[in-house]
Amino acid sequence: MASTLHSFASAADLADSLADKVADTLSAAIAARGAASIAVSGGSTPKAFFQALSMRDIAWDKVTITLVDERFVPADNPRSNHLLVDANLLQNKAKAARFVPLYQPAASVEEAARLATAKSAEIGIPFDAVILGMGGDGHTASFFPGGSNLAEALDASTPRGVITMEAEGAGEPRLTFTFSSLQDAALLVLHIEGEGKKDVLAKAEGSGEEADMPIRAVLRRATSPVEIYWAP
Ligand SMILES: O=C1O[C@H](COP(=O)(O)O)[C@@H](O)[C@H](O)[C@H]1O
Repeated sequence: MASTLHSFASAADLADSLADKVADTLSAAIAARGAASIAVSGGSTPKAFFQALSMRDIAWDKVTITLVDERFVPADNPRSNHLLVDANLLQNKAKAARFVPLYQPAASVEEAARLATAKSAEIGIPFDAVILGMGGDGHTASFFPGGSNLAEALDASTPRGVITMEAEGAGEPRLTFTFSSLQDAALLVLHIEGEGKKDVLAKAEGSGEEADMPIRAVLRRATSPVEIYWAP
């Protein structure tokens, strides 16, 4: 499916424009079905966007928010994506939203993935909005090059749900929605910032193996168009 690049003069402009686009998408879903769902990324990039979105005037009590991926750490760990969402998105008007975490206090990351799959089974079929990020190594969600479950995660026939991922560049074991869970969102966004990420994107858009730069799976095979939001 095709991708479209939306370039902005500043990260603040991008955050505002993306918040407007997501708010419109969620409001349209609420008008049509009475509920809306969004899966967001962690990392350093989405903070300003989260803050802008949290102030948008939508029926947040009808919105379910989850993460595209998470570290196997509790929500009070500074590296938790849940903590980032708590501090920046589940604020202001968005405080009324329901949040479904991927981290579960289980004995193993595999058990946590099973629990997260069960708890998220009712949302996101498909998601109304999915906001992906991308690392400098070409990973997205927790689809890491060399990841322990990368082939399964990227296989379009792997069912919707959450699986585990371990990789050298990942730090802690990870929980991640599969490619099949994310690729058909009504609004599928890749949010990246900086010249370095633009170069990584250009490389990913070239030829090469998906396993070397897993973002290629999204750029090449997502059934929804990929809206790329970029600012310097
Ligand atoms: O590990 C992760 O990194 C990516 C990209 O993060 P960034 O700090 O370069 O913006 C992120 O999309 C993913 O959700 C996160 O778990």
